Amino acid sequence: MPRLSRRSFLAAAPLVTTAALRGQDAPSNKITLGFIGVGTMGRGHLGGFLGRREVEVVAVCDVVKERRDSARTMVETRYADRLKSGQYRGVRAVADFREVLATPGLDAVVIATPDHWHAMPAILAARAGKHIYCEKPLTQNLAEGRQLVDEIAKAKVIFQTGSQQRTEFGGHFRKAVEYVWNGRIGKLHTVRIGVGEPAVPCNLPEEQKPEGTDWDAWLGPAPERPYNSVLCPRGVHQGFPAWRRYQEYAGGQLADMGAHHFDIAQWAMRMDGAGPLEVIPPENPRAVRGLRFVYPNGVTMIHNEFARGADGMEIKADCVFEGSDGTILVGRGGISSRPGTVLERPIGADDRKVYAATSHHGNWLECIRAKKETICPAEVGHRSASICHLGNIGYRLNRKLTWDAKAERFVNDAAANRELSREPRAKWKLV
Ligand SMILES: NC(=O)C1=CN([C@@H]2O[C@H](COP(=O)(O)OP(=O)(O)OC[C@H]3O[C@@H](n4cnc5c(N)ncnc54)[C@H](OP(=O)(O)O)[C@@H]3O)[C@@H](O)[C@H]2O)C=CC1
Ligand SMILES: O=C1CO[C@H](CO)[C@@H](O)[C@@H]1O
Repeated sequence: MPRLSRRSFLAAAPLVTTAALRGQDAPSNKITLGFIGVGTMGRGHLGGFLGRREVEVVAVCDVVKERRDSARTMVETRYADRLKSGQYRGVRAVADFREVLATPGLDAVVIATPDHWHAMPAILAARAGKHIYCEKPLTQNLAEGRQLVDEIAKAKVIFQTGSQQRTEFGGHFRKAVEYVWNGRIGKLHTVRIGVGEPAVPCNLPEEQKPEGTDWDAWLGPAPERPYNSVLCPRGVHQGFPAWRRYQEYAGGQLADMGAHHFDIAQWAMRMDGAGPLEVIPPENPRAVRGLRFVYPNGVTMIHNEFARGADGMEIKADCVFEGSDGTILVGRGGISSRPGTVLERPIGADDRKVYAATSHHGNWLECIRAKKETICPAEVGHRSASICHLGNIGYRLNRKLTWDAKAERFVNDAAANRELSREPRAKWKLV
């Protein structure tokens, strides 16, 4: 499969606009953004980008009318002065993301649809030459992830995966990675990841579909089924909808938070762009924890099963790194170690450092302007999502699997390889 080297990628990446280089704040020089999916996370992104002077939001899109309208109001309220003065020409609020991509002068898109609707808009955006910020886990299945990565490389657009544990959350995860990289826990042998269960088939009953919701468009590439408000809540909702639990749309908690925590694990193991050799499910076929990924460097990563301390308590965190000389526990709330002395000595000038970026949105915008690769480009986002897909397949098939991370195929296992992709519904096969 075609892959660009880092050097050729940087040399070939297109400029966002020539105007963008002439001063970030002048109205004509802003990076223009379209938002695809303005549910809970999309609205969060919208609020964040509206607060940045170097961007201008020109389009919002959702399949639910109330959300489109609410997002349009957010934009118009924020840009009220500029609207009045004629500096801003207004925001398009549309139901079909292809209309966002067709917006004249659009530079980039933010995709925050449910997971089954990430790949196609991202691929079409890349083909249209738009830079992309796309939510995690990057895809609903592994094959569409590879297609997405190859399309991004071909289009040479700047891509950021929504894996903001690499930049934000107080820098705890960055610190953990640097400590592991610099041998502070000796030789790493085990990683334990504290995330919930794999995905299950959707069994929700039919409910009355609300006016103004395009349910068929919400389903998109996923199999046809009747409306249910757990999947697509009515109106402008708060909180994170539970489409996440169901394998038709997402990868369960294993993928929802796993996309974040496995991402940090692969980073710490220096396995960005790679993957495990073996996927070994737990012996109990009904177990929903304890699956193991065995890496070529001998490290074993274990899903949601933890060692116990002398006090009998689990030594538990979002990510636990166990080495020959100590253990680092890291989560969104902080970082700690056993023994405590592991973290006493700060990372020094001569130690190996992670990519320098402390704002996820900011890093993407900066990279668009500078033609640089982001902290979490498509290949990395895809490989982190792949761990989630492999874990779900392991639990579903319930037998040991051998994985060829280069070819992205299971070895001598046609049944397992069939799990790597799915055929989208014909009318929504857009790429
Ligand atoms: N990085 C992070 O920390 C976080 C990331 N996320 C990620 O963000 C993404 C969105 O999650 P969340 O906001 O909770 O989900 P929501 O269901 O709240 O939002 C998704 C929105 O996309 C809309 N949508 C669905 N299909 C389309 C389409 N074809 N075109 C345009 N809009 C569409 C949905 O419409 P409808 O109203 O019909 O559902 C909904 O409004 C997920 O991938 C999730 O994993 C979420 C939270 C935090
Ligand atoms: O970071 C996150 C916070 O929780 C959400 C709901 O589980 C996730 O989707 C998200 O990625």
